[in-house]
Amino acid sequence: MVGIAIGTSPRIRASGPCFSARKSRRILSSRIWVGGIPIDCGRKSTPLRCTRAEEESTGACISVTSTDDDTANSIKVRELENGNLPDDEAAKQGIRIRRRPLTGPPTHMVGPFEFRLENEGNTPRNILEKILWDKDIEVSKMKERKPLNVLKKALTDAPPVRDFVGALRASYQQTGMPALIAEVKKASPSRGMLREDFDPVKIANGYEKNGAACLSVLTDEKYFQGSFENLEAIRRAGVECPLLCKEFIIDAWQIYYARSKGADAILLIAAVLPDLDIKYFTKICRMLGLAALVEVHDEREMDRVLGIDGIQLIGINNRDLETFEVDILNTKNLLEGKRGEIIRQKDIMVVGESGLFTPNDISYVQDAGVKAVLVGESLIKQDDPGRGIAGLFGKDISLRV
Ligand SMILES: O=C(O)c1ccccc1NCC(=O)[C@H](O)[C@H](O)COP(=O)(O)O
Repeated sequence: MVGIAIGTSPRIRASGPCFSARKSRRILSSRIWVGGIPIDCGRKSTPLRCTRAEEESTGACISVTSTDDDTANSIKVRELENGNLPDDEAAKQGIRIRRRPLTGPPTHMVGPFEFRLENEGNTPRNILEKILWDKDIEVSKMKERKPLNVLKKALTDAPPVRDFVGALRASYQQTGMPALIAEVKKASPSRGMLREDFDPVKIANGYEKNGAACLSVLTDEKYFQGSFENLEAIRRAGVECPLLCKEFIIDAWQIYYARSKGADAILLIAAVLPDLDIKYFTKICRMLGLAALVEVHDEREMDRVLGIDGIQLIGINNRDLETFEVDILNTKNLLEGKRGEIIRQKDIMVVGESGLFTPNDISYVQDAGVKAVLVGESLIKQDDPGRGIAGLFGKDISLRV
């Protein structure tokens, strides 16, 4: 179902790319962007005739969400009825990352020619923005190939969900050390290739055998050389650890897709998602029985997430995803004082993420208050990543014989 909210705000923006031009040449595309939301509205290379585009001129505020989850959808619609556009909401919450180019896709194909009108609006400001703009296009294509109603049917064949948070809590209780989410990570934008000789199932088995409570599997292909096939293969191989689908989630459809591939948890990045999306996506997770790891990097994001009801798992990323700077002090800073108190009161489990290399690093974040850690690079680069776990923790944390 498609939900359309029509309010009364005169602030609708029609920012293209109904046409984009170089040297006054007119180029037509099939999408119009309303308040940062693309609305498909015409055939390629045909002058745009779009009912919704016409509605724009009336000053109506239009927002479109494509899900058939009526309850969650109605929340989203209701909250946008105050006349605020989604982009305005994001800006108010301090979100700098733009989910897609202001003026539509940065390039336009016309026959054999690619046209590009460069300006501040259609050039990503940093790698995270670039990843998201590419993801937006990728997800649109995937949704066309497998619409939500088809995907939902596939869920009946998905393996049962495993208790991600439960596995972390159990491991922490049994070992007295932060529970480990070990990451199956071949490459990354900040470090390039991490491991040429990459067998995801072998690595996953090694992590499980050596005490990982859960696994994180990168599924982004372009920037991390991951894949949903890896996630599926690990699950099919009989690995028992619950699996986090490490993906850039910007659309509810991706949550259903992750579940259909065997995910038990997904990642939601607060630097990218406004509160409304976090609420909506966590609601879908609850419906599907998935855990949501909500990732923050600074005080503002932490405060936003602490203000949302029902969050069970917060990840503090020590890596700034815009600059790639890594500083494990970040975990300590965000857990000090009032924030730490609220986290304890709400019994939220905190995961320390990124830049953890030594037993001292693990003790440091544990003393700061984390009960779980998410580790990629320092393990994956070892000759035997599974056996690297004992080195990282300074002792064998394996619970399984
Ligand atoms: O790792 C990156 O370069 C990166 C770049 C842009 C967005 C996300 C990125 N990484 C995701 C993560 O946060 C890490 O994979 C995860 O926390 C493990 O970090 P590490 O142990 O430092 O590999």
